[in-house]
Amino acid sequence: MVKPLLKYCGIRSYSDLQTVASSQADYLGFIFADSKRKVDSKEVKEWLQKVNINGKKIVAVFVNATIEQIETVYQDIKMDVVQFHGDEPVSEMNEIKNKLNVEIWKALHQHSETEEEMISYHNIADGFVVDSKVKGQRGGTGVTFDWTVVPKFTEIAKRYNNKLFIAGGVKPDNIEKLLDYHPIGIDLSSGIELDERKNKEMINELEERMLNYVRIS
Ligand SMILES: O=C(O)c1ccccc1NCC(=O)[C@H](O)[C@H](O)COP(=O)(O)O
Repeated sequence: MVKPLLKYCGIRSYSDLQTVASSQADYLGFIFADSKRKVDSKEVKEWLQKVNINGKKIVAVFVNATIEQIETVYQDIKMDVVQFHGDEPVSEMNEIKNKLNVEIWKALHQHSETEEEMISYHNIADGFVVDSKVKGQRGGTGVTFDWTVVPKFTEIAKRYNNKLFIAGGVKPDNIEKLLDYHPIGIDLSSGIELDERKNKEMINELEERMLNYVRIS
């Protein structure tokens, strides 16, 4: 099995950024939406000037932000990806895609019609983050969904050449169970946090389990 793409999301401090900089992550996510993990783009810009992130790509996560708000963040951080984690209209996603040189990822909260949603967004979105549906929360919930549906989502993503990240409650203890479903990508935030900070030991344990699994399968 090839190593899945890995995204560590919710980097909320300089120290978090130092912790994840030398990890196996391919993508680092910053939250520009209401959340305990919300960051300020000017601060992130300063952190990124001081820390070598070893070529990892930057994902900026928004929930129902305006085009102007996204552009303001882009002036500080030339992110590689804009992740739409709310109910943004397709017209806004298209406009951002055309104006900024970024990939567009659409977050979908997993439910019975997620496959249809993936198909309807496949042209505009370069990738999907399928996350758990938790009332009153958009993301970073630490809650898993039933991963037996992952192969169906993977088939659709491959059919349309979209990236696909499985999110929601992934942590060192359950990563092998998720890997049994051969995800294209994995996205996690709270599962590598201790006392609200990204934790090096948890990251090491997660990556060791993931790389061992990949080696033997
Ligand atoms: O992480 C947040 O606090 C958050 C808040 C609002 C919108 C999105 C948010 N996170 C987006 C992510 O991509 C997270 O990595 C994803 O929800 C998984 O989080 P977790 O269950 O904690 O691993």
